[in-house]
Amino acid sequence: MQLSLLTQLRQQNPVVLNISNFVTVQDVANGLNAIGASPIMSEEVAEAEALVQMSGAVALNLGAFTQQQLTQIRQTGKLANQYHKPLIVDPVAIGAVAYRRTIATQLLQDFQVDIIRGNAGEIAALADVTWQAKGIDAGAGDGDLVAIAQAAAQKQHCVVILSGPTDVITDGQRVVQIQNGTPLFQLHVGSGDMLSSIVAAFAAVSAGDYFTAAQTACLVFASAGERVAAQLSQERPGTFAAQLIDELHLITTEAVAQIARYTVGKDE
Ligand SMILES: Nc1ncnc2c1ncn2[C@@H]1O[C@H](COP(=O)(O)OP(=O)(O)OP(=O)(O)O)[C@@H](O)[C@H]1O
Ligand SMILES: Cc1ncsc1CCO
Ligand SMILES: [Mg+2]
Repeated sequence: MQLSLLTQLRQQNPVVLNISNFVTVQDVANGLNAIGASPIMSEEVAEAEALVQMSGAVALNLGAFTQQQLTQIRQTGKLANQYHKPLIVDPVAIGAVAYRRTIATQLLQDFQVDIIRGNAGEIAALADVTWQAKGIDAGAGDGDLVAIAQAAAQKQHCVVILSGPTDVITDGQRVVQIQNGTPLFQLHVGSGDMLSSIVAAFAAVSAGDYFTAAQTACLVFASAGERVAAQLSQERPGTFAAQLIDELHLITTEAVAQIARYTVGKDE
């Protein structure tokens, strides 16, 4: 864990290129902006090379792509590899939709991803573990989440974040588990998308240490949500979403350190 990455992120204000889904694009842009990164979104393959070159990291969200956009996604991923930019993929709903799973599998062969961030249903699909994913949600299953995340990381040769009540971060061998968060995240569609792009922002300032970038991003994000929830007397998804943006902007490394609950290793 390296909370100084949050300070570096705010000092460096890295450009993060996002291919977002149309549902949550504004949340992702504002989440990145609030925490201290500089978001740019694009749907045009003709500008992909210029945008990748100017970016500190690239986040590809597979939430609602069309056939046409696939060309842009594939090209942007390849360019990120070519220009050695950290590449993050969010494989939305690949556990629930066979078509998406097929496409994601192909894309992950077309370029080398550095970090994959998904919920249990999505990461189980990557690891070929049976799981009852439900739409964009994690769904239900009884597998060992740490083993599933490790299997996915080993298969894809990258860092994997399996997010949920506990976030599991692994490079295939090493494991960190973060217990911070709030169930209110599940009441705001796009919490996961926001996290994936914030992971990209941390990766941009991590000098290639993607395992540390991933865990620090997860801790900061989950802590921000937890601090907001602690101030709410009722479940208010709309208020939570607005205040989460505020808190991403205001949260300090000291505040995160004060409430951080995580374990290093496989046992919680
Ligand atoms: N029950 C929970 N308790 C605490 N934190 C949670 C809980 N569920 C999710 N989170 C947190 O929510 C954030 C988003 O992760 P989540 O797994 O919900 O993504 P997702 O399923 O892809 O979401 P979405 O599809 O809405 O984008 C993470 O920071 C995670 O730690
Ligand atoms: C609801 C929804 N549908 C496709 S993407 C998305 C946002 C969550 O990723
Ligand atoms: Mg998601």
